[in-house]
Amino acid sequence: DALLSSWALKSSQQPEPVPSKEVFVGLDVGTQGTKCLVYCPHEGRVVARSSVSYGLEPSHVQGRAEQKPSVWVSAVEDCLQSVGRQIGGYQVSGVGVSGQQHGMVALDSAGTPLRPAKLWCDVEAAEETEQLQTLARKAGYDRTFLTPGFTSPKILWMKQHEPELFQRAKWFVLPHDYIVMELASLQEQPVTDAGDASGNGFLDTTTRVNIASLADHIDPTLHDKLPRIIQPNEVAGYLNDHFRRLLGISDDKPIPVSAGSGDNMCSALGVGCVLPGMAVMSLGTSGTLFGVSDTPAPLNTPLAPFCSACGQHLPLACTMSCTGVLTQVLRECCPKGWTHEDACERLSESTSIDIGCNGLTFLPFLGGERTPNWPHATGALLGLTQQTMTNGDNNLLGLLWYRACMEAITFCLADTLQYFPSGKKLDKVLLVGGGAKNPFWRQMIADVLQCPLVFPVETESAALGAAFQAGAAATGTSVKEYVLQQNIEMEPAEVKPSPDNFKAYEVAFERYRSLGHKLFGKDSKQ
Ligand SMILES: Nc1ncnc2c1ncn2[C@@H]1O[C@H](COP(=O)(O)OP(=O)(O)O)[C@@H](O)[C@H]1O
Ligand SMILES: O=P(O)(O)OC[C@H](O)CO
Repeated sequence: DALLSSWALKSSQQPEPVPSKEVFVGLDVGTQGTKCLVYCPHEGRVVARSSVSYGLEPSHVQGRAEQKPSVWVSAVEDCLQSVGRQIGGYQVSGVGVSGQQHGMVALDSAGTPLRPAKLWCDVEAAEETEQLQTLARKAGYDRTFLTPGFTSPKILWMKQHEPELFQRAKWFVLPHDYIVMELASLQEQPVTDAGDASGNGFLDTTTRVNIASLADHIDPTLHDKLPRIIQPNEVAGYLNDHFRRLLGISDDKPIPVSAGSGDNMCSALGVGCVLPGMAVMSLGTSGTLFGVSDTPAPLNTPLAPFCSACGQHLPLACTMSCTGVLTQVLRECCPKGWTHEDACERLSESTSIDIGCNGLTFLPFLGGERTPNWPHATGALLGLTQQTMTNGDNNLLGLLWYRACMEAITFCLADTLQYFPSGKKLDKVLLVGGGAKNPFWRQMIADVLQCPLVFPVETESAALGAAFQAGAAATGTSVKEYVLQQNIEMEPAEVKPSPDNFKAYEVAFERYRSLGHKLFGKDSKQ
């Protein structure tokens, strides 16, 4: 009896089942890995996360960078399955996708990739870029901005180098478009958004429509093979059974998949950069520096005149040589097994390596560079001396090289500041991306830019931005309003610049700049 009454008491005290909480899944399909998080707007926090890393193997052809779209799909499957196991009690109400920009994904009529995607960092189409830029100028499209990383030169390259495959292509989509197609079975009607589309090379970024005659220059059928551009908070389609199963969804409530966008656009949403005045630097495989603006980027600068993912503009500088190169230098030049943290710990403790790497300058353009527009550039190392080679410390050269690479990546990005309307003086920079976790690099960037750095608590800003977009689409809110309603937390401590270090960096910066221009600038004899 006592047992029974205690059981009766317990069962009457059972809490009412909690109504399941709405959550939004954000995916970021990056160059070296896919990241996924689940955001709960009611709790104002990320409640689950997962990631799959796949790296990017250097190609045996200089300037080529390709990846199979199936690698992204299987990473997305693994990520969704993993977060699905973590979110019991929550109700998935939308999915958003962020993706590496510019990649050319050529699909046949069944939506199957015809070849590996040519990525944003593939510069094989340098010649085609010049052809298209000349055509655009002649046709009076003076806002057309192209680099070999953009999609349109890659499509022309495919037509010229792989004509039979080109003829079989039914669609040319971007990496995030392809994932949205897969998630929502949109093989018959792919869609994109103006943010990612502004990296295709066809978009008029003021009217947000593709310029048909530019596509016609490549092929008269091409314009109809580009995905339809939908609004930032529009629903692209609904999650299909395969991905619902992976997420562990058992009811039959439709789950909207939003338009998605390029990773830089989504990253801006994820850090709350939806109003002019905020500068964001991202240290991913690419390095980027951007801010939101109500007007398009100024003409004739290396700033890409992108659209944002919420109806504004996103002038952006992108460098190709960032964490990918740093990781290669770590792997090839430092002792086996070292992590970025190991290298930086030793650099912090080292008394034999100064700012400026004891005179060693490294140009990190292993696969060419986009800003400056030097697609044929290569890596270069200058300043090796007897002391660098014979210090008696086995790791000295590796460490010097690693630090010289980090300095060069930083200089390359800092050099683009001159093109932004704000000029070189910034009040604050928000740092995101894989490299932003690195305390040693944080201080270096603050010192070179001479401005304080702030850090969002959520480091996967692109995935978070994609989740925000999904929330806006599911609730019919404007993306900008939705983002402004979220509480985006920053780390309490800023990193402040040291004025003393600036002078030493300035000397190294100038050495880096003049070596680059001598070797690869307009007047160089490459
Ligand atoms: N502490 C660190 N210092 C420097 N780079 C780092 C650090 N941690 C991770 N990375 C690098 O960051 C990159 C991943 O960043 P991420 O922004 O996710 O890139 P992507 O989206 O291009 O795949 C990898 O190249 C990784 O080696
Ligand atoms: O892989 P990420 O994050 O460096 O993305 C590549 C960018 O989209 C290029 O602009």
